[in-house]
Amino acid sequence: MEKDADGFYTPKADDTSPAATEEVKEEAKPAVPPSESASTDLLPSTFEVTVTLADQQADPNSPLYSAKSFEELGLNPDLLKGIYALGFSKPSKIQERALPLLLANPPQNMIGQSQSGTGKTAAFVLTMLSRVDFSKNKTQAICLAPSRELARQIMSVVVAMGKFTSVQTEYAIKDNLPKDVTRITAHIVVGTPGTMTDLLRRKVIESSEIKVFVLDEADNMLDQGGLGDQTLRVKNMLPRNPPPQTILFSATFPDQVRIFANKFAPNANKIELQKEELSVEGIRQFYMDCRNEEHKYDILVSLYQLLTIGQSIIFCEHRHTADRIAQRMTAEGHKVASLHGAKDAAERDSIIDSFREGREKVLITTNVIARGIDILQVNMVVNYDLPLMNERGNQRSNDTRPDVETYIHRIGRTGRFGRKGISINFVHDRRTWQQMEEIEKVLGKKIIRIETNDLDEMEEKMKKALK
Ligand SMILES: Nc1ncnc2c1ncn2[C@@H]1O[C@H](COP(=O)(O)OP(=O)(O)OP(=O)(O)O)[C@@H](O)[C@H]1O
Repeated sequence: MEKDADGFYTPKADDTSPAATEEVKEEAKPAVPPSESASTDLLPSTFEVTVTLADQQADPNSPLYSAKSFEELGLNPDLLKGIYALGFSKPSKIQERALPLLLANPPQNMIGQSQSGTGKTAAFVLTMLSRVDFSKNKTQAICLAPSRELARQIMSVVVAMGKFTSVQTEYAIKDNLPKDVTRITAHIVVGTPGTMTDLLRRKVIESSEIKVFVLDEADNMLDQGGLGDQTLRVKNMLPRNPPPQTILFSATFPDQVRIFANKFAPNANKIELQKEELSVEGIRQFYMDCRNEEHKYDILVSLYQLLTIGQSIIFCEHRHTADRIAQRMTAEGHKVASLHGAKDAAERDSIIDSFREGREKVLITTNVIARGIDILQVNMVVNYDLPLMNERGNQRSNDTRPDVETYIHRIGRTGRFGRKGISINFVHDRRTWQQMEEIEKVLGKKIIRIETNDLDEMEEKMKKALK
């Protein structure tokens, strides 16, 4: 798999063989040479045992497990070629379970849940590509995501998987189309709800032939008071008789959203996770006990070496915090970037692309990229500020409860598809302590303390967690 100029994955034309031997090295010997490890996204390691992706996919308890092959899932040969060109050899559990239901006729709605980084995108992208009639120049599938960064990433998967088809695609994201555009005929349109609403309302996208409607990060897209209203507006502009197949995917579906999701996608096939299954095994969760806000900054700076072993994402509550930290660190000679929703579209695209390509190693950001973003080299996530419910549009502004769903998504930016990753929470007072304890309780998983004053121990623990 290669990255194109935008830093997105593009299949190699001549590489259609399944990458059956792709390995996620847990404990391997000898160390993988850097060039090799870079090309396969493996973690270099010096330990004894090798745990391969194939092993994980053979373990029935793993979310990557599957008993079947892609051939058995009834996909068309052009799409199979696309899948193999991407280096996928076997489906993951969610792909194996969801695809036969998604592709069956008559089409049925789906509410699908699976842990972060387990391959939900391929499941809905393959459904969109399977249902499009390429001989018709009409929009037939639309997909909504909560951020332009995620919409662009999903599009890169549509293009890569559809490489051997004649699929035409278009974005519905801000500042991407000429203002006077009058007609979009692309088969598949991927975007954010505001721009999608605008294009449908102005009939730039003609909705009569739309037969698949996907919400990625569906719980976020249906969050009432947040994106939910706009998403509903889009739905109301889609055909009613018959309505499109509606597909909702996320790693999290809090109870109150699930009720709405059932109305939004009636009679859906459902794939659900139990609460104790939500966290990803490969992500080791730590915390650091900081003295105060300023100490958080000092600790972050002292972590810089570790943050740049692979790539890391630092999550802050506010845009201004992200900018301030980035400015200070830059002034002190560190190389970091900041990304948030107040930046303009072109700048956002160039920052995320640069991070994807590995030109930046540390990205300081807000919840804007908490969900969906898939960058395999990210092996560390720092919750500089813990996520709180009041960051969600629909919550009381003085609500200081932790936002456990956002926490799950944030830490899920690492540990993708069987890889190892680390998350570190900064706690600095009684309130943040209690918030972290609540996260621990909900996830049923211990978050381990790392001393802030012993850099060697810190490094040791972290390196061990990544092996
Ligand atoms: N069958 C497969 N074999 C190998 N790699 C796969 C397979 N399916 C998906 N992947 C890879 O796994 C990574 C994670 O997939 P994806 O982004 O779809 O996860 P997700 O479940 O949507 O996660 P999130 O909940 O964070 O959005 C991607 O890099 C993708 O290319």
